[in-house]
Amino acid sequence: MDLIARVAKHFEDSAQTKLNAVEMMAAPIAAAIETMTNCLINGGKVLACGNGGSAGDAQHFAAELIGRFEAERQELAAIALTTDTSIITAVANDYSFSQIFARQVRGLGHAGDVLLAISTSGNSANVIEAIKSAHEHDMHIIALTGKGGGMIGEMLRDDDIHLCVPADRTARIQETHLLVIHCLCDGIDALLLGVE
Ligand SMILES: O=C(CO)[C@@H](O)[C@H](O)[C@H](O)[C@H](O)COP(=O)(O)O
Ligand SMILES: [Zn+2]
Repeated sequence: MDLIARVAKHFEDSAQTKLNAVEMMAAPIAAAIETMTNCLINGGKVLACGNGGSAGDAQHFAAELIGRFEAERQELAAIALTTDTSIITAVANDYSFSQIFARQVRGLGHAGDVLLAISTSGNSANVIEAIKSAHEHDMHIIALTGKGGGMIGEMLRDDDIHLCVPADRTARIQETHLLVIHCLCDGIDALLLGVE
């Protein structure tokens, strides 16, 4: 097996997936930056959730808002709903795994907060339940998906923002999600700090 060619193909496919996505995704990403920044300026917070690699993405995003991305600035309010193993095991054990994020959204979320819901398939039950809870609390939803958006794409409302990567392979979608997350962090900083 030619491992070098295999690795090179991953690099090429990843770059091509991102280039294919820019035209469709740039405008909704810009809208998501404005929604998140307005939420944070008004004292709101961003709750982020997802499974597996997307749980890592949720944590990555929260770390960059509470810590920093590239520029020095104040702390920004973001919580990953994927990190508290006591909450996750208790809710999964006592209720259902589908409720692990929804219950945290109901406990922590307020009107005007943002839910960053991450699912490459758009079909993870616990992310879907989190979106339902966020809708009940009049929160803004920013959904990061792929594969056409799945059930999440169908349940979003007109004022929600759908950032759907036009790709079908999970790895490629996740790689593009990370690029989107960095665009969100950069855009929030640019609006808050007035950078060109
Ligand atoms: O990172 C990967 C695959 O690259 C996996 O951990 C992946 O995130 C998991 O299978 C998730 O459960 C997939 O969930 P979703 O993206 O379809 O919502
Ligand atoms: Zn992965």
